[in-house]
Amino acid sequence: MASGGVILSNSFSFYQKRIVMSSRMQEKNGGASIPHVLSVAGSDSGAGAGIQADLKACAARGVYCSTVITSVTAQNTVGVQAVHAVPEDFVAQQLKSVLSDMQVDVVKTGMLPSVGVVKVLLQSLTEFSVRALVVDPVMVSTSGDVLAGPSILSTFREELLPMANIVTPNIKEASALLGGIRLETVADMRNAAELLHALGPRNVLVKGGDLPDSLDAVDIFFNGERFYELRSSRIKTRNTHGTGCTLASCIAAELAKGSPMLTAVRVAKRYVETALEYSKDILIGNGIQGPFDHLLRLKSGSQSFHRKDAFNPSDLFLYAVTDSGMNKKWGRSMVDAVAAAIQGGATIVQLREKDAETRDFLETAKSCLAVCRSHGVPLLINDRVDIALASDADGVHVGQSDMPASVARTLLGPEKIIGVSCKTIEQAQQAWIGGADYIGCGGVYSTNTKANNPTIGLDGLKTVCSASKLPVVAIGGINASNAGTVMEMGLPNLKGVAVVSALFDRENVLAETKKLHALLMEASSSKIQ
Ligand SMILES: Nc1ncnc2c1ncn2[C@@H]1O[C@H](COP(=O)(O)OP(=O)(O)OP(=O)(O)O)[C@@H](O)[C@H]1O
Ligand SMILES: Cc1ncc(CO)c(N)n1
Ligand SMILES: [Mg+2]
Repeated sequence: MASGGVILSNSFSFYQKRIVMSSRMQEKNGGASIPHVLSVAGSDSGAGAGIQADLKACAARGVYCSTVITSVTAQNTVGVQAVHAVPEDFVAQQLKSVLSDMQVDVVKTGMLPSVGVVKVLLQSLTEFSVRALVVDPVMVSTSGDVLAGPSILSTFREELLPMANIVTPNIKEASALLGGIRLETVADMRNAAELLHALGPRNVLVKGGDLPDSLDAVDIFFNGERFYELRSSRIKTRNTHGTGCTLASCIAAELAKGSPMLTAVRVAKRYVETALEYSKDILIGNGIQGPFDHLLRLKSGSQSFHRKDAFNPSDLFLYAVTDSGMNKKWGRSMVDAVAAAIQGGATIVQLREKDAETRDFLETAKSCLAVCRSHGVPLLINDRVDIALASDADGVHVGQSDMPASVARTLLGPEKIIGVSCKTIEQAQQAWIGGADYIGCGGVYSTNTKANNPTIGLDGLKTVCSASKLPVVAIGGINASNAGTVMEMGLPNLKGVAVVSALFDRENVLAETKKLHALLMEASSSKIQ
């Protein structure tokens, strides 16, 4: 084995060192050490593979990733149109900038386009010690374009592989590294793993993504003692560009967190499978092999894109709060009730399910969301942040005994809508501090839907409105006979009324909503005059 700064003999010593290091850093900086992967790889302009995949994979796994760019490719889903190698001394400069300043746990290599770049890297690894080296011996893209020529093979074999804690060739790369042997079956892959191991890397993973005629996606892991056949389902998708880079980065990320090698590989394989499954239908580019979504967000992201982007306070104008009991009583489904309310003019919908089973609630939320999205009406979930997250609803409404707004905000992120029920100035201030978007203020009048809920009347509503910068929706016993009075108070941040029974404890939801909408329009236009 060549000497160098790469040490990862077993996970125990790795862990011990991390702990020592992190307590040392804490002494110095007063902060915890962050697991850190350095990716030494090429740029893919299409951002499915290369450095871009590495950054996304590490971000998805919660690990910091710094980058040394070895080459810039003009690449898309069709293929690689051009390659521009970064000068070797500039690669050296980047390595020095990162390694002299930051505590890198694991180095992961991708495209290393020349013997000179490999030498520069090996030199850096002797100067700066890291805990592990993950080598993805990138040579040919799936589109068949050459990313590192055959002249590199001997340097890979003789100098880079012996330094590696793991090497992760695909079938073509394993074959090239072994002088062009045939690799067509799982048995061939085992054989290749053993031969590659003899070149010096501590572990070998021969990836079978491109194995012809295999129903599963089979990879062979060999640690010098045992073979492991790692299988996952083979996802039927065109979006597999960058799976190799992602797998290697995820292995590096898990090692940086302190996982043993086999665990890191298993986690990485599962992660790739999950991301491919999630992304199987997304469409980016016109070529044969598309990128996938490392952060599992693009599908819901594109849906959210269609709703009005940020929260618009005027959405509170006619706020429909559902009640499954009432809808059952009148013999209609929740989705039908929501559709009728929206058709009648409801500007926002809140799903309020006090007794539903979680699974049923989630299904209802998804169905209602589809209706709401198709009309550009936001859907909020009462109380249940988990249901809001799982259904990708537009936000939640929480009461004083539910999850605090600040915690809901942390869980839901900056873009979701959060409303809080408030009766007092203090509660309104707390909602503002916690990151709420609006206040539901009431009960203004008494109501059947909330037992033992003291009313605050129009005075209480006025007090809360005047004390808060947040938009307010009035709630509690509001119906066609009193909605006008509420709105005509002319409170500038009172944006609308929230209603339950006045819409849903009625035979004709559509007609009732229309009636209330017309009345609110009239009340607010008289306010303007
Ligand atoms: N359709 C698929 N379904 C599930 N897993 C897959 C699929 N295709 C590839 N994989 C897995 O993804 C990982 C990467 O393997 P692959 O053989 O595709 O690497 P690669 O050719 O280096 O990828 P690339 O060059 O596109 O980055 C392996 O764990 C493999 O089993
Ligand atoms: C830059 C770059 N690195 C690696 C691969 C292998 O997928 C690629 N296609 N492009
Ligand atoms: Mg690859």
